[in-house]
Amino acid sequence: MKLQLAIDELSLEQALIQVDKLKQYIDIVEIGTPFLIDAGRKAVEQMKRKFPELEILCDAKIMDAGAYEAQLAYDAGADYVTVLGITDDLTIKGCVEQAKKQGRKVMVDMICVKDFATRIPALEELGVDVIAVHTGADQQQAGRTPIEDLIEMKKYVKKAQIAVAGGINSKTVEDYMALQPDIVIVGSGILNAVDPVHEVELVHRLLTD
Ligand SMILES: O=C(CO)[C@H](O)[C@H](O)COP(=O)(O)O
Repeated sequence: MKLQLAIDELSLEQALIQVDKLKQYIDIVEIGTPFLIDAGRKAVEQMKRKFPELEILCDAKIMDAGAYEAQLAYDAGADYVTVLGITDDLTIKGCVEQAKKQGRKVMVDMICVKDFATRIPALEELGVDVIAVHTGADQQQAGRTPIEDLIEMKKYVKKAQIAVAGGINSKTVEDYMALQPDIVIVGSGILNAVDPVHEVELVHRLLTD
């Protein structure tokens, strides 16, 4: 089970310092959507250059122009790019074809997708690598968590890897682990903790014990 650290609200300078402190406990660094808007593709480039041993995910949440936008992320050094599961099949196909050309991966963010039974087989047919259940920040404010969606998703995923995101921390991570996702994504739970190193250590220990 991989641990993906989602960075959403730090500056590039702060993010590079934090990843340096947390790197031994994480597998994937996510350049989160707000971070990408703030710092641009140089966040992906600098993260990859400074930490070549870590995988980098560019959370571009692509909605259109799949091949072109995926290429921008991969050219900057991203190992994964995200595309929205709710978008058109042609956009997802463009991302998958670009990933194959460059030897990289596509993660589908299922935020706001309602019909998993229909959408998941279609996404697998398109050849995506990872399908991620995601309860967004605004949905979290309304008290939602990704647990029910993860249970639902497990019924339909046959070959893609499964990721889960949305307000996970060391107190809740075991609930998700019981459902055996391939990637657990944690952002604010680690980076907003009083002691991020202690929190990431706890999450990592639970994931690897
Ligand atoms: O994609 C995101 C927001 O759109 C976040 O990166 C993801 O939800 C993980 O962050 P957190 O653990 O703080 O919910």
